[in-house]
Formats: sequence, structure tokens, C-alpha cells
Amino acid sequence: MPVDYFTAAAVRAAEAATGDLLTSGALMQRAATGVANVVAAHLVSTGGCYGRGVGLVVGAGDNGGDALFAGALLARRGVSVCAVLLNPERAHPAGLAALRRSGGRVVERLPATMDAVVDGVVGIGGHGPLRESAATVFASVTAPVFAVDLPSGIDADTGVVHDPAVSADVTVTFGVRRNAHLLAAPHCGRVVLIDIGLGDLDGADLRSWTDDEVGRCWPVPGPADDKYTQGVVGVVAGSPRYPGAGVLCTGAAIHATSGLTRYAGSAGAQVLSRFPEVVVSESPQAAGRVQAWIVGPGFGVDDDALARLRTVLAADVPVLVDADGLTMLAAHPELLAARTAATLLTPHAGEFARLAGQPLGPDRLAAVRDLAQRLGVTVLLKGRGTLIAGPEPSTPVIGNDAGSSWAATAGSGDVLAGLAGALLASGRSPVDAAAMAARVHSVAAAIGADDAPLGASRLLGAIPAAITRLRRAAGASVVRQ
Ligand SMILES: NC(=O)C1=CN([C@@H]2O[C@H](COP(=O)(O)OP(=O)(O)OC[C@H]3O[C@@H](n4cnc5c(N)ncnc54)[C@H](O)[C@@H]3O)[C@@H](O)[C@H]2O)[C@@H](O)CC1
Ligand SMILES: Nc1ncnc2c1ncn2[C@@H]1O[C@H](COP(=O)(O)OP(=O)(O)O)[C@@H](O)[C@H]1O
Ligand SMILES: [K+]
Repeated sequence: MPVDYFTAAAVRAAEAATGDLLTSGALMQRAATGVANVVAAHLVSTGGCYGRGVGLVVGAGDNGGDALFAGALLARRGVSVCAVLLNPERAHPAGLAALRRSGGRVVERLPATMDAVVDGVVGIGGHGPLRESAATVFASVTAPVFAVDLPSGIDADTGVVHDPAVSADVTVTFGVRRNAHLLAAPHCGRVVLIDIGLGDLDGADLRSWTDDEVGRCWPVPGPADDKYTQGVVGVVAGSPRYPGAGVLCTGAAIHATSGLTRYAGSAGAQVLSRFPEVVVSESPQAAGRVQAWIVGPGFGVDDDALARLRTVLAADVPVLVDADGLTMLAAHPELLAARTAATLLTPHAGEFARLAGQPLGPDRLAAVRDLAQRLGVTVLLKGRGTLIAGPEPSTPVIGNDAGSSWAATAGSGDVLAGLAGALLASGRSPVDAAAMAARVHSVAAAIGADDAPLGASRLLGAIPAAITRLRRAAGASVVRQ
């Protein structure tokens, strides 16, 4: 099952649909119990609850209410709980009374040494940055931070991280995940989902694939396969100035799928010297049949490159356009008009701005969705968080948080293009190919880096280990070969 993410409006509608559970305060009790249990588990794993110090930072809404009730439950387990009320007149009255009854204290500032701090400033009702009074409290916090629902100062729907905002070690959320948990993943820490009885929700805004899904869908050869039956990919990349892009992109395609990889361009000698299994030609016209093309990495933007881009886009097979191909496409959007097969564009933020005609802006989710619909193609927007939108408005955007930033290295985009293009040739849809490629790319980056910076060549070399890891995650459900 994929992991789904929802907007604040969808969360509120689901809460409202529970009727009595919401109005009786039962949802809030379940949420607070979840927060208290997660904090208590941390305390137990670091020496126990009794006598430990937990600070609450409490805002004016129900997010603060959750924190206060959670604090009350912790106080009953012998934890020394103190709360800073950012807006004392509007603190949740029942939550505050419960905290006091359990022996929790209201303080002006948190003690210098704490074992955990609970961020109950704002949740899905928050707008804009953390206000100064809250920012001052968090500035001196060194203990692990447990965010209630969302780290405060982060927009629930867009994941925009305002300045200042809380950065959490753990985020405890309720019922369903919010968009920000994926879009601002590096600020949320470990996300724990507490079941409060909302049931299953339809209409996710955003979705991510699990490792085992990627592993299960990865194409591998079966008994009846030969080198042609698995989807031949053609790489039109590299130039006399940038031959390496052709080598990296072709190498990634070879490692992604079994079968045959063609290279068409000026870097044939370099490609062959590294990968003798590649079938090389000078141009796409001379390359022979393929089931998908990759065009653009290190390609240049001269007349010859434009002519090759035209040839490839005129083919009735899926095409992935990257890098210089995107720059030319931005100047010649008419090249998309006559496409009959699927198109996948893989821009970074700069290429995205060229294609969209305006800077990316903070709301990456809306931007990628708009561009995909406007151009009628699939768009993969690169970065620490990859976002993939298909042309149909009704389907969720697919997101992948890389989990680390090791892939922010020159040439790693060429590797991504090779992976996704090979998957396109294997018959995966553009959205699926992009989602699978993004995940294997980030796993390969983590494996290849092994906690030290890596270049794109090592990232490329780690692709087989990454595919193995994902296929093992799928365990017994991996299809018989
Ligand atoms: N509706 C429910 O029954 C449930 C709600 N829950 C909690 O309730 C939260 C939503 O509660 P609310 O709707 O009261 O909204 P919040 O508590 O998220 O925030 C609303 C309050 O914060 C103020 N505020 C907005 N932006 C601010 C900022 N940047 N700095 C400081 N103050 C700011 C607003 O003026 C408003 O008073 C959820 O995130 C969740 O934690 C949970 O208890 C689960 C059940
Ligand atoms: N901060 C980051 N953390 C993780 N991955 C990143 C980060 N920044 C970029 N990436 C990934 O690294 C690759 C960079 O691609 P690109 O910008 O096209 O570089 P190049 O053109 O040098 O190959 C993409 O796959 C992108 O998603
Ligand atoms: K919060």
C-alpha cells in the first residue's frame, strides 16, 4: 500500500464526520494519549519516566490542548511537567485544568535542562512563521523536540518551512498524514501516526511509494525473455564538451533493467570504453528501434542538438527529456504538441522555471501539478524532495524524500534520467517509472555514500545494491522469475 498524505481541509472534514467523537473531545483524548505514549517511550528508553523533566510549549488552539492533556498524562507517570503558555488567556481550559490537577506547573520559561520538549504551538490551524515569543522559547532548547501534529511554523498543505519554524526530532500525528510530513520531511524527524478512529480516507493530495512496492514492481527478466523483449532504451545524451553525461546516463540505464541499451551521440567511444555491452551509433536515426528514448543530459543547445530533440520527440514511443533538452523545449514548446506517446520531463528548479516561465516559488506541490497539467505531460521536479505529477488533475502527486542529501552532486541527475528512461522502456507508466527511479536513486545515494560525500560514478555503482535492497524489502512477494 502506498502512503497517503492529506490537506488540512480533508483532515478537518474527516474529523467532523466522526460527529460525537469530535464534539465529546474523544479525538483529542486519543491524540493526547498518543503524544504522551511516544514521549514516555523516549523517556523509558533513556532511563525511565519518574523524575524526568518535560516542557510543553502551548499555543492558543487545540494543538495546545493536545499538548496540555499529554502533559497531564505524563505528570501522572511521575514526570515533572512544566508548560509555557504563549497566550495564557486562550490556552485550552480543560487541558490546562487537567495539567494542573495532575501536578503539572505553568512557568514563565522552561528550565535549562529538560529531557524532552513538546511543541504544541500550532498544528493544522497554523499560518506563517513561529511568532517571536515561541521562537525565543525554542532558541534555547537542546532536548529532543516532539511536535504535536506538525512542527510549528510549517504549512500543513504546502510544507513551506517559514523562518523561524520548529525542527522536530519526532512528530506525532493523528488519523492520517498531512502533506507537510512528506514535503517538509527533514524538519519533521520520525513521524508517528496515531489511530484516532478516522478510518480510511479517500482523496489523497500526495502519495509516496513504499520500498517494498518499488521492489515488487521492479522489472526483472523471466524465463521467456531475451534482450529485446524487456524494452530497449535509447540514450541521446553527451556532447564533445560533456561526454560524461552520456556515460553516466547510459550506465544507469544498463544497471536499471536487463536487456539492451542503445547510445546515440558523439560520446560513443567513451561510453563503449566504460560499458562495452552498449550498442552505439552516431545519431538517433541510425540507432535502430527502441521502446523509449532519453534525451538531453549534457547535450548542448545548438542547432544539431535541437534537430536531434525534434527527431526523438517525433517518435511514437515514450520520451524522457532532461537537462539541455528541457532548455530547448522551453524555447520550443510546440515540439510537445504533436506527441502521441507519453512524455516525462525531469527538471531541477532552474529548468522548471524556464519551462514554467516563472520561478518555482515556495509551493512546489502546486507548481509541479500546474505545469504537468498545462503541458499535458508527466513532470518530475528534482531536489531533496522529488515531486512527480501526471497530466490528469484527479491523481495524487507522488513524492519521494531522499532521506539524505548525498545525491546533491554533479551528474546525479544524469543517473536519475538513465534509471527512469530504462523503466519507461520496460513499459512502466511515466509516473510509476519516475517514482521507482527516484526511490532507487535515493537508496543508491545512501548506500554509495556510506556517510561520506560521493560522486555520481559511485552513485551509479551503488544502483545494483539499491535494487537488491528494495527487492528484498518486497520479500516473498517478489514475482517468480
Ligand atoms: N479537531 C479535533 O478534534 C482534533 C484536533 N486536534 C488538534 O487540533 C489542532 C488544530 O487545532 P486548531 O484548529 O485549534 O488550530 P491550531 O491549534 O493549530 O492553531 C490555531 C491557533 O493558533 C493561532 N496561530 C495561527 N498561526 C500562528 C502562528 N504562526 N503562531 C502563533 N499562533 C498562531 C491562531 O490564531 C489560533 O488561535 C490539530 O493540529 C491537532 O493538533 C487533535 O486534538 C485531534 C482532534
Ligand atoms: N538536497 C538534495 N538531496 C537529495 N537529492 C538531491 C538534492 N538536490 C538534488 N538532488 C537530486 O540529485 C539529482 C541532481 O540532478 P541535477 O540537478 O539534474 O544534477 P546534474 O545535472 O549535475 O546531474 C536529482 O536526482 C535530484 O533529485
Ligand atoms: K505543533
